[in-house]
Amino acid sequence: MLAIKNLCKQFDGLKAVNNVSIHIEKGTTFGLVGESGSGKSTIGNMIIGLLNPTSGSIQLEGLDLWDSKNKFIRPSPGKMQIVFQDPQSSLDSRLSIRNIVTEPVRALPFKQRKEKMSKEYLATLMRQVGMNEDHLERYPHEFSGGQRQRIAIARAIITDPEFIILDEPTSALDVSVQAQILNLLKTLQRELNLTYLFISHDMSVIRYMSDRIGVLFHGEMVEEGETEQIFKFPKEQYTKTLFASLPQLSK
Ligand SMILES: Nc1ncnc2c1ncn2[C@@H]1O[C@H](COP(=O)(O)OP(=O)(O)OP(=O)(O)O)[C@@H](O)[C@H]1O
Repeated sequence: MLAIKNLCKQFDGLKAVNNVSIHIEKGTTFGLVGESGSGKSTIGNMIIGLLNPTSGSIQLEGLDLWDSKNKFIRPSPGKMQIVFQDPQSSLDSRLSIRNIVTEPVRALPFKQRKEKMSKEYLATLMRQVGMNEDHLERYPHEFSGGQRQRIAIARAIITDPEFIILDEPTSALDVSVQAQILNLLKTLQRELNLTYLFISHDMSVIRYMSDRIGVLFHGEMVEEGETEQIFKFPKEQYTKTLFASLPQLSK
């Protein structure tokens, strides 16, 4: 689904992302973990077209997202979506939930747009994320952080995406609410055959969510592989250090 090869991003003298390669199979979750400043968001931003790579390639289903002139080639409308960390600031407080959730639909062809705006479709969509139809007429400030993240997820899945970047989607939430959102994301992945790139600095969240993980350190992928393999037998000293700084995990 997503293939990143030898990706680099340099800011002046700083190698924020250095020769990173990632392969994500359809229907799976790849967890990208690393401390603050390790380059996680920079990679996410190059995938969604906000930052151009210094070198390397990113392919979505075999198609390059950056052309030879380093221009971003937008994938077909809605195919790729992103959910950000902070549902407080990522939802426009002046817009009703209906307007927020249906905003990405504007990019879709007319027939799909009509279907997605229908009462029946929106009621089903809201239920799918654990909300209900009545919530559509309300505004973001009327909801809790967890509910706002459910709304952000509804906005992400309304276009029938195949690939979603989840950029610290639960980091701003209480632990009990975190678990609910993580389980919702897992259920949706199963039901909709979604592929996730899950960005987090939280090792226990990454372990719970990911089939494979990559550990970033100063822009470099120091370790990459099947999640349980890395958790049980970390090879790199840096990965061991990350684990050592964690409270004891139970899984
Ligand atoms: N637009 C920019 N201009 C200059 N330097 C940048 C820019 N964006 C990021 N950086 C630098 O690149 C490095 C990687 O940053 P990035 O935000 O990707 O890390 P991160 O792992 O996502 O961190 P966090 O978990 O705090 O979001 C950092 O040293 C950061 O200061």
